[in-house]
Amino acid sequence: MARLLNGRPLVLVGMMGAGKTTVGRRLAARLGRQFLDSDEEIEKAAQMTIPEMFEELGEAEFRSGETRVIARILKDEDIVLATGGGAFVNEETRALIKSVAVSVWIKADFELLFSRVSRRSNRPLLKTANPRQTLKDLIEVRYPIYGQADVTVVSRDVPHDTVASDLIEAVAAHLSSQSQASADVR
Ligand SMILES: Nc1ncnc2c1ncn2[C@@H]1O[C@H](COP(=O)(O)OP(=O)(O)O)[C@@H](O)[C@H]1O
Ligand SMILES: O=C(O)C1=C[C@@H](OP(=O)(O)O)[C@@H](O)[C@H](O)C1
Ligand SMILES: [Mg+2]
Repeated sequence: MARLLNGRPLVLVGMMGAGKTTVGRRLAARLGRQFLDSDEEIEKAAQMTIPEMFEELGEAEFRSGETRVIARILKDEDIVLATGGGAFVNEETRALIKSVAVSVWIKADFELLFSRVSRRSNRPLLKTANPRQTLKDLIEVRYPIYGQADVTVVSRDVPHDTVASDLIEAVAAHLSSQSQASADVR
């Protein structure tokens, strides 16, 4: 796997609650890579929490910070990056991720996502009159975009470590089929 990745960052994308942060941390430990979370890096850079950023600066300012932070992080090799759910939706960020990294969509269905995100109130996009409908609307817009990731892994309701194993298996299969295809044309 390390040879096939050849230093390229592994970038996790997908909806809030999919498990990008928790699975990403496990995955990095198992691959012996550094783990970074774009939300954490934005919070460090801005010296405020994400809900505070949305409240005080607005979503547009958060998004431009997110694009800058991800561009900086992706200068590093051998990392696992968990993005925030909106990052890959941004065309510029998506193009950058696609050009330098191997991207993985952690796909989860609505009920699983909603059960996870409704436990905490740290996702400002869901502070609406009808968070279920808001999450459904976001899924509808974003799923086709997440589908542009190199690899899709369906998150089941199993422990983080099992999702990390599924992910390693799916990425390894993708990379070896790619390297086989490039050997065939040589
Ligand atoms: N495989 C899993 N099994 C049980 N709980 C999970 C799993 N993956 C994530 N969670 C829980 O769901 C919530 C959201 O996970 P998180 O990693 O923050 O998602 P994301 O970064 O994609 O928004 C957290 O409370 C986390 O502990
Ligand atoms: O989906 C989104 O647009 C967002 C997802 C959050 O990250 P997680 O996906 O890690 O929850 C965070 O970046 C912010 O609240 C916006
Ligand atoms: Mg996260």
